[in-house]
Amino acid sequence: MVDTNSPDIIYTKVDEAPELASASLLPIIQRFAASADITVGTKDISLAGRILATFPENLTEDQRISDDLAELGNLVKTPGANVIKLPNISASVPQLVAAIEELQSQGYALPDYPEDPATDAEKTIRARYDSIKGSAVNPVLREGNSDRRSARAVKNYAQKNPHSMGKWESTSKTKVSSMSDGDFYANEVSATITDAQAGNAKIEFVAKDGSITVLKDGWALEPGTIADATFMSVKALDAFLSDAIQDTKSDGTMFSLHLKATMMKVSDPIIFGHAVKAWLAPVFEKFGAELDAAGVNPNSGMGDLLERVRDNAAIMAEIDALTAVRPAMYMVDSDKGITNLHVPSDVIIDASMPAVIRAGGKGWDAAGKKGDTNCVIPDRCYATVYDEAINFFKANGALDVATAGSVANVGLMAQKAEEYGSHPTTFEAAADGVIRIVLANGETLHSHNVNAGDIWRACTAKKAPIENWIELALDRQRLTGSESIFWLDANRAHDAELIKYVKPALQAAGAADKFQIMAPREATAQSLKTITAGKDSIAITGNVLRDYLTDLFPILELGTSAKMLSIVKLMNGGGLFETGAGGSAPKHVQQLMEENHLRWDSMGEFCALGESLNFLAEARKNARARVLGQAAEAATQGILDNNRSPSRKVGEPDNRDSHYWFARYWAEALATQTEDTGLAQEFAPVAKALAENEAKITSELAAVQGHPADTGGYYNADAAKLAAVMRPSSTLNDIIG
Ligand SMILES: NC(=O)C1=CN([C@@H]2O[C@H](COP(=O)(O)OP(=O)(O)OC[C@H]3O[C@@H](n4cnc5c(N)ncnc54)[C@H](OP(=O)(O)O)[C@@H]3O)[C@@H](O)[C@H]2O)C=CC1
Ligand SMILES: O=C(O)CCC(=O)C(=O)O
Ligand SMILES: [Mg+2]
Repeated sequence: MVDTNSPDIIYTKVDEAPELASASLLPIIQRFAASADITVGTKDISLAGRILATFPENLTEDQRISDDLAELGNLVKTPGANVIKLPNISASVPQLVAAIEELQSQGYALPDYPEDPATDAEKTIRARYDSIKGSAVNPVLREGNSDRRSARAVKNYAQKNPHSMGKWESTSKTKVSSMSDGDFYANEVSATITDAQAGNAKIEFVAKDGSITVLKDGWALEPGTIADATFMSVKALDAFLSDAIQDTKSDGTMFSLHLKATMMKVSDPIIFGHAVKAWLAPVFEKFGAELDAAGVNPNSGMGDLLERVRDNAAIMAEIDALTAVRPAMYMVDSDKGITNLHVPSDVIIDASMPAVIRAGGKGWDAAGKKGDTNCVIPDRCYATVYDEAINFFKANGALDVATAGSVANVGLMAQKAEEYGSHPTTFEAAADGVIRIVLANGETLHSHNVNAGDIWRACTAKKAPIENWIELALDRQRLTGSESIFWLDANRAHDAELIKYVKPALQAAGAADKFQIMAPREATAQSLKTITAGKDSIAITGNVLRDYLTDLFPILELGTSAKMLSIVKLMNGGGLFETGAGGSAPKHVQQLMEENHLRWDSMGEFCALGESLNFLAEARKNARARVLGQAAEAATQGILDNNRSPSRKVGEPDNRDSHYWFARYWAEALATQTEDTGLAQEFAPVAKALAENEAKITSELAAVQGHPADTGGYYNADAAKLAAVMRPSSTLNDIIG
């Protein structure tokens, strides 16, 4: 059913660079859509918005905002959903704390984030804040599986205008290091829930004395759900990390840790904390009590630790002495002294590993010097992808962007499939004992002996999403005829259960010969071989590889994942159009604030807009949406053909210029189409005015660059200030109206 009061299209309000871009682009979209009687509304899923919506009782009447994420979560389950979803912050604790502080300074009486909740009231506040932490938006909105690929025009453009690629030497010492035992990969068990086993399960901790603590109750497991459990032994992890640091030292490379602390929000910050402790082991041994007293939590990173101990000369001296003998450290920002271990949200494996690989296996050390790096990825479930890619490029040299084919992705993610660690079924064992899943019928499904501190996680993938994912793979294979590979490891418990779904479904569709099933390492080698030969491949993967591969391949093939088409066909009939496959690019905000240049590329938004309008045309038989959508596609092509994407450097055209060009090409396409004369007549003068005022508009846009910009807030910008920064051309604004 279509809710006639709801806007035709929802455009999400997010954070950081994409939100800055929206301040310029959205008014253009709304103006063009209005001419076709199409409404484009917004819903606030920003970190600041989600914080405010969580604590209404702390706010004044007019400070309160609606819980837009919850509303959107309901909308995406309806056939009428048509949502353009921009990337939002998945906050680490330091980011969450910074956002709370900013909002407090703006007059919102929010409670502090309780670092060490003692009272019940504090525990409640902490739990409410923790629900906002990490990847808290995507799993709610993704009521469908994902279809991510580069649009043909975008791929053609990249081949004709290859981006720079680092050179790969066969002698490169860059490598991936992973645990050999005791990791999630080693300990995984998995089963598919039968009718007799379905119902509300429990996760329990059984202590050595037999006492039972219920970690999670009422965990609904439906028949056909694949449910797994596994754990990482922290004893094995600590030994591995300590060896990896020594090994890096003997190799003479840089130490770098690659995790996904935002999506795997429970497990990975803990692993990150172990790495901080391993790196600073002698400091923790000597000054454990002082560090405790200073409130140091290694999971928050070295940045927070240094902040807390900077006035303690003895500790600082110990850290300095240690740094002198440690191997070089891979830096996030050498100029600013931001190390790999500073903040858990700074090194996000899906973006960080492709960056190393694209650079020819290079990272940057504290002195800003390029060098080979030991890429430490403790768990082996997916580390093999990067290991194999590195081996491949060492043997074959860097990918030739001008001739390489493309790897598209069909990703299983609907209904929180494979949401490892980003859901309330991941636990740090409080003591030695057993963690087990007890089913509704009393049967124990999985059980692990754990030691204190071990990281135990359970996760599910439901039947309907799995079947839908296989259907989507069949569709994409049929439409493209491309090589199609299910990236599943028959030796891994979870994947083995998935294979039990995949094989019969392919047989039933008469398509078994069109698909291969390969473990991630073999699939990586095969796909790289295929694209090196100029052909295309479809990677059909679970949720984590969906995330990793849709940065890895686009960053190699297109130079960025920002230009990806990212379609989520919602299972109940609606459409969710994600913009690009990358993140909210904090670096870009910094550049805007310092020199008023925004290098964010809105190609992802342009592609998503075209798809969303075309979907509206189909779903609601809206002819004008089709005209608008086709014209938006022509405008996107215009941006590519004429090189109108933003430049990275101040003083050159930026994001705002690209929006001017998008509006102009869009208006021109509308003015010259013949399907809808009303729209053609309306846009002819707009197109003319935009063309005639080109010099004036571009000089008005150029004039503001080179000075600091003030948007009134990092997490919660002031709308008027933001509009002033992002819409500085009064000539353009007048034409847009
Ligand atoms: N769908 C979502 O909601 C997603 C959210 N995130 C969140 O985003 C935040 C930052 O994540 P991070 O991993 O650093 O990833 P980002 O994608 O934000 O940053 C990595 C780099 O990618 C490039 N980049 C990304 N998007 C664009 C764009 N549109 N135009 C030009 N360049 C772009 C930039 O590189 P350069 O400037 O060097 O070219 C950028 O510095 C985190 O909070 C993370 O959780 C991350 C991924 C997806
Ligand atoms: O939800 C997140 O935190 C990140 C999602 C992401 O990186 C992706 O979907 O590609
Ligand atoms: Mg990603």
